Amino acid sequence: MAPGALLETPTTPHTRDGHALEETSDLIDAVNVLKASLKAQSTSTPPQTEVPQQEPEQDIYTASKFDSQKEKSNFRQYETACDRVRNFYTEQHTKQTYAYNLAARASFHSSTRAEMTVWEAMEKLNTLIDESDPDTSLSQIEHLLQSAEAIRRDGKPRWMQLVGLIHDLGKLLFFYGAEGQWDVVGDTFPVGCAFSSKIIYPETFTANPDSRHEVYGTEKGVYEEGCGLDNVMLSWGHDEYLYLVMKGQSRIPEEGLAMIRYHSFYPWHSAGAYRWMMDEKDGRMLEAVKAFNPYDLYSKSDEVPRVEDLKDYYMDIIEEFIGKDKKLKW
Ligand SMILES: O[C@H]1[C@H](O)[C@@H](O)[C@H](O)[C@@H](O)[C@H]1O
Ligand SMILES: [Fe+2]
Repeated sequence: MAPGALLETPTTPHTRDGHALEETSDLIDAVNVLKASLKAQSTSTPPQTEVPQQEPEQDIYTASKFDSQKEKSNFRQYETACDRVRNFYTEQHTKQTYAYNLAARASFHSSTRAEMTVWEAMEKLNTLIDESDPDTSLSQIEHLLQSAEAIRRDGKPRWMQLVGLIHDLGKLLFFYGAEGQWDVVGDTFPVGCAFSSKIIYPETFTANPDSRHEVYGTEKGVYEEGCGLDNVMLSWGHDEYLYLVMKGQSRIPEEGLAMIRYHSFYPWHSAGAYRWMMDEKDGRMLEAVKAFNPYDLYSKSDEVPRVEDLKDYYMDIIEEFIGKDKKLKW
């Protein structure tokens, strides 16, 4: 389905099937947050003057321009990546089982780990260096600002700039009882069905007991054709965690939530695997996730932004879609 133009306004729900229970609860959450924020707006001060953008506002699907001079083949070179990266994926692919994923979700829902503002979360995350990433050794706050700034430079909507700014904040999981980095960072993939050969280092799944399981080891496993990604369990990590945090506590539209939830699902959004799982909504979400991907990946070679210069600009956007100094439940 061709993507429609999407500017600042969150979209309304499209068709849903009877299975998409989670989607329904997402929509209820979104409506509640919207109501709360409309109430807040009626009593708050008028919006501040905006910093001028370089490009007139573009819809999210307009091709990225910031990366036009970059050599794309320099990124995601896993065959020549250092041992740190290969070792990371060997461990992740061995340990991300269906059983582990059920337990991780139960543990997530059993408590609130912290109450912090978005900016506090960015500062807390700053000490983590992602072992899975062959393309950057920068701190996370720098990577987040690089992504957001590239989106801003290309004139994309403010909510998408916010998604750039926060998309990896789920890596905070590392500080909240993760077993290592293997259940926090890296590309994601479905569990409960066969591991695709389009996942990086596919041979490392032979050590995962699910690859020999009588159900999880079959092509479709516990899923049905067209079941929809809302009904699929993706390997637990920072994408799913941040999605769960943001879906009820922000006014980010569903395309933005999908960018957060699926940005590491490279086997799907970039390699074309697992398309049989998709439903109608996923077709639209795929276009949004693809539109976001260059800003995450190719901004890694951009100049390192100065946090202090940008803080006021982004605090304003956080206020708009999340709330002023709002302590989120993490
Ligand atoms: O190594 C990276 C990193 O962990 C990113 O945060 C994730 O989104 C990518 O999928 C992955 O390749
Ligand atoms: Fe990420």
